[in-house]
Amino acid sequence: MKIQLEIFKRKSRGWGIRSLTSIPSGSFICKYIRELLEDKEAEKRQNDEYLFDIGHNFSDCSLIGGLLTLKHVVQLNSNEVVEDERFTIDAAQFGNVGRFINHSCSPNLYAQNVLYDHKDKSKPHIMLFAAENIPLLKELTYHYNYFVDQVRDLNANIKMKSCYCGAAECTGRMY
Ligand SMILES: C[S@@+](CC[C@H](N)C(=O)[O-])C[C@H]1O[C@@H](n2cnc3c(N)ncnc32)[C@H](O)[C@@H]1O
Repeated sequence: MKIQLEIFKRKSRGWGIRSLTSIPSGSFICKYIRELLEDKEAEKRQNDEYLFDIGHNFSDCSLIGGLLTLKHVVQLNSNEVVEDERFTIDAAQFGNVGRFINHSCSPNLYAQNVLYDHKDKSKPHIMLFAAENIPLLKELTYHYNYFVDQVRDLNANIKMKSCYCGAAECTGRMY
């Protein structure tokens, strides 16, 4: 990490991250790290606030331009059958600064799967990069890629969460 970041708090969405310098488009911001879980294990977690579903985007070129291709959310649907091994990162207990980056409907960062120290495509590193030139002290955000009315609890009830990102494009719901 090369960019000096600051953690700050807003009433509407809790802790967030901003930069103490301006950030050129394409700059590496930080990794989203911590506990690596199989999806089945992640679905049992009570606290889904810090889950990042790695997904299956191995050869998805749309990642660079597509902020919507990486799923942040784990769909807590007990009826869903997951055939293959998928992984989720849980930063609820431990993590780095990445765990404090909030969601926005008009984000200025994007998440990218990166392989550099092993070749296992099911366990890439998740790295966040600037999607545009970002002025100093502007909050850093990425799109969590939740789908409205598609996030469910263990009883298959639809979960809802309001979005307070404040963007003109805001849909009002994170999920
Ligand atoms: C990965 S954490 C981000 C850091 C968090 N704000 C904190 O205080 O620790 C994700 C949680 O932050 C809150 N959050 C993030 N973006 C939000 C938004 N646009 N509107 C409302 N809440 C948001 C939600 O509670 C969400 O589950």
